[in-house]
Parts: sequence; structure tokens; C-alpha cells
Amino acid sequence: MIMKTTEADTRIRVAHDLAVSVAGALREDLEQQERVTLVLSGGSTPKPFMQALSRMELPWSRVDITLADERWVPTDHEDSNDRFVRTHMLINAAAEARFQPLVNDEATPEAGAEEVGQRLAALTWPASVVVLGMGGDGHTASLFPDSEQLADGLESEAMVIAAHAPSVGQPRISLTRERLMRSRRRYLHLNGGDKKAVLARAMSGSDCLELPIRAFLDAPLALYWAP
Ligand SMILES: O=C1O[C@H](COP(=O)(O)O)[C@@H](O)[C@H](O)[C@H]1O
Repeated sequence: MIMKTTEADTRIRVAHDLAVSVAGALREDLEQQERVTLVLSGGSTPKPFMQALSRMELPWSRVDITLADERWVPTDHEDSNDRFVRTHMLINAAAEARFQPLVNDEATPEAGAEEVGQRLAALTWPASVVVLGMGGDGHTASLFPDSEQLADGLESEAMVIAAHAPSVGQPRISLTRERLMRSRRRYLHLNGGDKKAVLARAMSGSDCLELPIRAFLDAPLALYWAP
């Protein structure tokens, strides 16, 4: 369920509002525990959010950052979420944070998933914050409606799954729904009327295989949206 909706008239403003909320949540948890885990999404939407968050004052050396999903491409590839995080998040004050990538040197996500899962298992769970995005087809992380691995990603108790979808070219690796839900707070960051309409459609139905974002609407989710 959408517990709280924060809207702003510009994408920069909503990105800043989200960064303030995430920083506050991390600070709160860092008062209680030594390390915290922050799970971020790739795609184009999070860039101003990451840049704003990177400037927030926090004990960043105690923050572990990882991703909700990744393309199985070299980390210098222009589509790499790893590269995106290093460019837009691990800068300014947040350069002190530790980053845990979702890729390794294996040729495929199937071959690499076990090692990635072991590394992620060593982080602090539940994660303090998961920031999700959503595509126009209702996918979130790399849980795509046209993926043969979707049902597994929604039901498996594994840390990660290898994912392939005809709608996207590159093989992917994705945290499962179970792992993304293993978090104290979840935020959904969207821009544009089209995505708002997709979310409204998701909220009025129940088939998670049609719109995978539905699988995250049965628990509190805070929406951050700008036109
Ligand atoms: O492929 C992906 O798409 C979604 C949304 O991306 P955006 O470019 O529309 O912001 C993203 O949440 C997901 O992590 C990413 O891998």
C-alpha cells in the first residue's frame, strides 16, 4: 500500500525530498546499529536523487550500498548500474560509503549469482532503505513481466536471480522480491504522468505477473513523484 505520497513540481525537488528522507532513515538506524544497508535502483530516474544524497552529512563509512538489479555488462559499460552508482552516488561525502556490486568476472549471471549472493548475505539485513524504480511495463528491479524468471523472482527465497527478458537486450541479475522486502523502509521513485498511470493501474488489480510492481504494494511503500 502507498503509505505516503510526496509530490513536487520539479524532478530535482522531489529527488531532493527523497534524499532528505533516505538520509534521515539511515541516520536513525545508525544510532542503533554499527552498519546499515542501502539498496538503490538504476535507470535514469535516480541520478538527481543520488547526487543530492551524496552531499548529505552522514557517517558514510558505516553505510553499505548495493543495487536492486544490474545489467550483466562490464562495469565500464554505459548501461552499467555499477558505473552509474560510482559516478553519481559514491561522490562528495558519500565517497566514504562501501559499495557491493552485483556483478563479477563470470560470463553469465547464472554462473555469477552464487558468489554475488554470498557477498550480499554478509551485509546487514534487514536493509534500512530500499529505493525502487519502475519501468513503463510495471517492472521493478529486473522483475520483468515478459521474463521466464519472473515467477521465481517473486517467490524464491534466494538472494538474487539471473533474469532474461525479450524486452531488454542484456542479461540481468536482480534481488528477489523476498530480499527487497527484507527492509525497514521502501520508497518508490517515479517521474512522469505515464508512470503514475501505470502505478494507478497496478493499484487497481492483483496479477503480479502482469505488473510486477504489484508484488510490492501489499506492504508499506512511500511514493516520491514529480511530473
Ligand atoms: O531497467 C531498469 O528500469 C527501471 C526504471 O528505469 P528508469 O530509467 O525508467 O528510471 C529501474 O528501476 C531498474 O532498476 C532498471 O534496471
